[in-house]
Amino acid sequence: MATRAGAGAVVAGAAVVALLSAALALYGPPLDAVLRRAFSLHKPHSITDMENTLQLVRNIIPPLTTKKHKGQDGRIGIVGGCQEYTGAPYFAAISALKVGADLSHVFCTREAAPVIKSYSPELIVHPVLDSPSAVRDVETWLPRLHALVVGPGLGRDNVLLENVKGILEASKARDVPIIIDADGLWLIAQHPALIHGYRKAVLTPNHGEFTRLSDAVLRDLVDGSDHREAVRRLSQALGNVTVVRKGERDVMSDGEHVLECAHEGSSRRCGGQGDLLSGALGVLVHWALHAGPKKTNGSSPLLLAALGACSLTRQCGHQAFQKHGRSTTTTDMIAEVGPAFRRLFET
Ligand SMILES: NC(=O)C1=CN([C@@H]2O[C@H](COP(=O)(O)OP(=O)(O)OC[C@H]3O[C@@H](n4cnc5c(N)ncnc54)[C@H](O)[C@@H]3O)[C@@H](O)[C@H]2O)[C@@H](O)CC1
Ligand SMILES: Nc1ncnc2c1ncn2[C@@H]1O[C@H](COP(=O)(O)OP(=O)(O)OP(=O)(O)O)[C@@H](O)[C@H]1O
Ligand SMILES: [Mg+2]
Repeated sequence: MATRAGAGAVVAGAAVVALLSAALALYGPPLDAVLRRAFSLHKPHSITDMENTLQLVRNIIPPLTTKKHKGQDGRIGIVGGCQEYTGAPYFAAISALKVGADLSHVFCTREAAPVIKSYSPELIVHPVLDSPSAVRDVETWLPRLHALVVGPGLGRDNVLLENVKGILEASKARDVPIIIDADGLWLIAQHPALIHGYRKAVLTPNHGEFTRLSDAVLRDLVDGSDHREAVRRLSQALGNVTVVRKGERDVMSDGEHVLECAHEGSSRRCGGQGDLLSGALGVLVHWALHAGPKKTNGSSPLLLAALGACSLTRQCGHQAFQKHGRSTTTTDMIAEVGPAFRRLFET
């Protein structure tokens, strides 16, 4: 028993050190005393200061107690799922639950619904997205949702995209936090005004999506090799919505501050990992906003949530790869969400 506990501590310690060794950088105008000291531009970061930042992520995680009712720790909605793509919304929705949300809803097309339901009895699936009353149908649920993830497996059908426009407007009017990924970003590249200036939005582009968005909203060319500056500029051009550029390093910015996550992940690039990230982010954004400025020490809740979701996704990839190697798929990563979360945030 003692040996197992000791081994656990070593593993946990190693995980913390790995996370602290991750290239975490935050620059821009001062956020608060701790972060000002920790991440001023060009200064080397001490382990202690990084630990302080990591602690801010840990601070937003709600305690598990017997005093809560179902739903309090998160009711997350995923908008996506069509004829071609049923896996993506499933990955996002199940990841939200595995991270700690209480309820996960999927708003998808009529024909995608039975498929998604058949993957999991744990998801609540609404076959409304291609209905003429789609906006009203989703709007009915908005007061009961803490965050909306828009885009995984949405596809690019014009009828669906028109409905999503209405859903975005309705969500903004209700101040619902919105994470936009995948084909949701396709829509934003065509209509950036849909999200411009909405401070409760996080965009999670992969390489291709980032290029498309930058081409759509930036007039001047940005040095492609300077990812930090490119992400900061895109965020600014979109009115300071938070942007998370996924890649070998995940770079995130709210137009002022820039954070970077190079936590060890895996070299498998199978589809669906971004969906895991977007679902996890839906929960963490809710937790971060709910935690309030005291817990986040005045720093951007959306950036802290993004850092948490990126670290967690990469840790899942790392653990899954250790077990499955080249055959690792997103399903294997989702099986690691619980242990990865414990190692990163509960040790
Ligand atoms: N099982 C599923 O149902 C899955 C569905 N997916 C959905 O598929 C749809 C299209 O998503 P895509 O991500 O393919 O978007 P795109 O259709 O915009 O394709 C992006 C393209 O960029 C390429 N690319 C990606 N990273 C790159 C890099 N670092 N350098 C150069 N090229 C790169 C990809 O190979 C792909 O061809 C979305 O709705 C998405 O949610 C994906 O989420 C994967 C899993
Ligand atoms: N080259 C890389 N090295 C390590 N991790 C990476 C690399 N590229 C992406 N990742 C990680 O994989 C996760 C998903 O990013 P990715 O770029 O694959 O998203 P995506 O293309 O949207 O995925 P999806 O297939 O779900 O649509 C992120 O957490 C990111 O950190
Ligand atoms: Mg994607």
